[in-house]
Amino acid sequence: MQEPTTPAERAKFAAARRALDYVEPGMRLGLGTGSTAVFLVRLLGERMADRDLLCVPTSSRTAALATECGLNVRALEDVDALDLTIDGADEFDPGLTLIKGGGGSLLQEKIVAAASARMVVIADESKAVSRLGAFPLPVEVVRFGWRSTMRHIERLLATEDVDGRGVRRRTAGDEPFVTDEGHFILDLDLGRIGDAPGLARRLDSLPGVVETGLFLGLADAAIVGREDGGVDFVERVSGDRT
Ligand SMILES: O=C(CO)[C@H](O)[C@H](O)COP(=O)(O)O
Repeated sequence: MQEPTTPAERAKFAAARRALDYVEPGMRLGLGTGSTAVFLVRLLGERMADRDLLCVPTSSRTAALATECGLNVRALEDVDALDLTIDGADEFDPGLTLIKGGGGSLLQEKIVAAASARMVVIADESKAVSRLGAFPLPVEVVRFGWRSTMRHIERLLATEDVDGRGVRRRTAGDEPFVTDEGHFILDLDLGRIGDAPGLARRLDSLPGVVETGLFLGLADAAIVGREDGGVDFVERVSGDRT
């Protein structure tokens, strides 16, 4: 496997490598999406492909990579439940509420995490924040009437406890970004999110919204890679998985 070269890559690699300690033979494992998850999938392929793992990817990109790495890949529909999901994050706060979806796979990532007995986040130090919101919040919306959905979101944000209220449709080059499930993503420039559970609930209630990138009560622990190659751990202290 190509060795990490930049300090940020070293930190992501360190987190991914330590996550292997959580993987046991015979596990049914959810595989995340993003550059940190790429390190995880490659490491799993190199070191654990022979351990009878059953791997459920959270995106077409991760599925292709996991197959290339020799892992036993299955669709979530073909697996009753998962033991563990290991995935990256764009931000996480001390209570392990996450912002995810920077890579555009938040819908599958949330479904897979919710089907798992445990979710462990792997991330570099830059993802740890005291308050969520500096990273734009991704919201997956159906394509039909997306401008109308965007206006509903803008109206909702006018009364939310946030610092910014910009909403833009994500693009890939000159084209709109389209998710694996054929939806658009709207990125919300909020700056600060004062009430993550309330905002998630209110966004979820809008017609046209499929899912938000706010992950509440899903992550059990985070492995935070440092640039010196070490890791720190954050555990969720209380609260049931939702
Ligand atoms: O949510 C995600 C993809 O939808 C990723 O996990 C998130 O964007 C983190 O990515 P990276 O590991 O590249 O920093």
